[in-house]
Amino acid sequence: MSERVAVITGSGAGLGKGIAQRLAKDGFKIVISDIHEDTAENTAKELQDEGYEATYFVGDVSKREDQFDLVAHAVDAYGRLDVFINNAGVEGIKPLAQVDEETFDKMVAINVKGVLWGIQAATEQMKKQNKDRIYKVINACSIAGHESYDLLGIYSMTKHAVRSLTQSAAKEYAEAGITVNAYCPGVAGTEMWDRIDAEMAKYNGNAPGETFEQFSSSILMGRSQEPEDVAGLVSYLASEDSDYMTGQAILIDGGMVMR
Ligand SMILES: NC(=O)C1=CN([C@@H]2O[C@H](COP(=O)(O)OP(=O)(O)OC[C@H]3O[C@@H](n4cnc5c(N)ncnc54)[C@H](O)[C@@H]3O)[C@@H](O)[C@H]2O)C=CC1
Ligand SMILES: CC(=O)C(C)=O
Repeated sequence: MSERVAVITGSGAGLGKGIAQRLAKDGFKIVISDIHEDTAENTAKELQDEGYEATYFVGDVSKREDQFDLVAHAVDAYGRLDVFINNAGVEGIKPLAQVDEETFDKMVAINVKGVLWGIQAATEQMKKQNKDRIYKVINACSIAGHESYDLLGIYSMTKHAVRSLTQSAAKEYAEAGITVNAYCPGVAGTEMWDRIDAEMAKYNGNAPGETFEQFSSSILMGRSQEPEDVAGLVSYLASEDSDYMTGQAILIDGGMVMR
């Protein structure tokens, strides 16, 4: 098979970094993208030091222009785009009664508009290519895209929107030979969950780590998840093995939410 190129947003750290490491092992040339230059550069360098082809781009997914510039960077670097992963996302912890406009707008800008701009930028490039394979857009959803949580109301709303966009995009882009799917993690001990744990404690009075433990205790597989758990599913969604799948938002949560 000829070379394949994958772009992963928010891949300087957390789940996105784990996904980038897995796709590099799978043989993809990797474009790391993040709003933070230091982590983006470090992750790309780590991959290069391990002998993989990787480059990085600094951008904010909520800015439409940045998403198009990211795709242009990938094409400049490697000549094509096969897989685009809308991984970047942010959390927000507040009871609905206290949600202010700034918080609401930020969550929607990054988690929803960011995904839409990513879909637009990626598919524009993919449509120009020669259809030598099925191209893939893969979005980060969540258990919160299937089940809505208290204190995570606006976050849950944005992840439901990601699931909806995944379905609409699958319908619009199938004809162009592009599949659109989503992965829905549960509870992973990334920096995102460190922040969720600290913020929720302000409302539920839990000790540090207790909220994370409470969420994790309902996981059938008996542990919180690692980036590798999520990366395994994304590897499948990025591969030819999933060519016949589109419009799905697949739970990878160790058995928390069943749909
Ligand atoms: N950690 C978890 O338990 C779960 C995470 N998810 C989703 O998975 C995705 C990744 O989550 P984590 O790795 O845990 O998050 P994280 O907060 O640990 O890492 C996110 C990365 O995205 C980058 N980023 C943030 N805003 C950005 C922006 N505007 N533009 C570009 N990059 C930006 C950050 O700099 C960071 O490197 C998110 O979409 C999140 O909602 C879904 C379910 C559970
Ligand atoms: C962070 C997240 O997606 C949760 C709590 O499901």
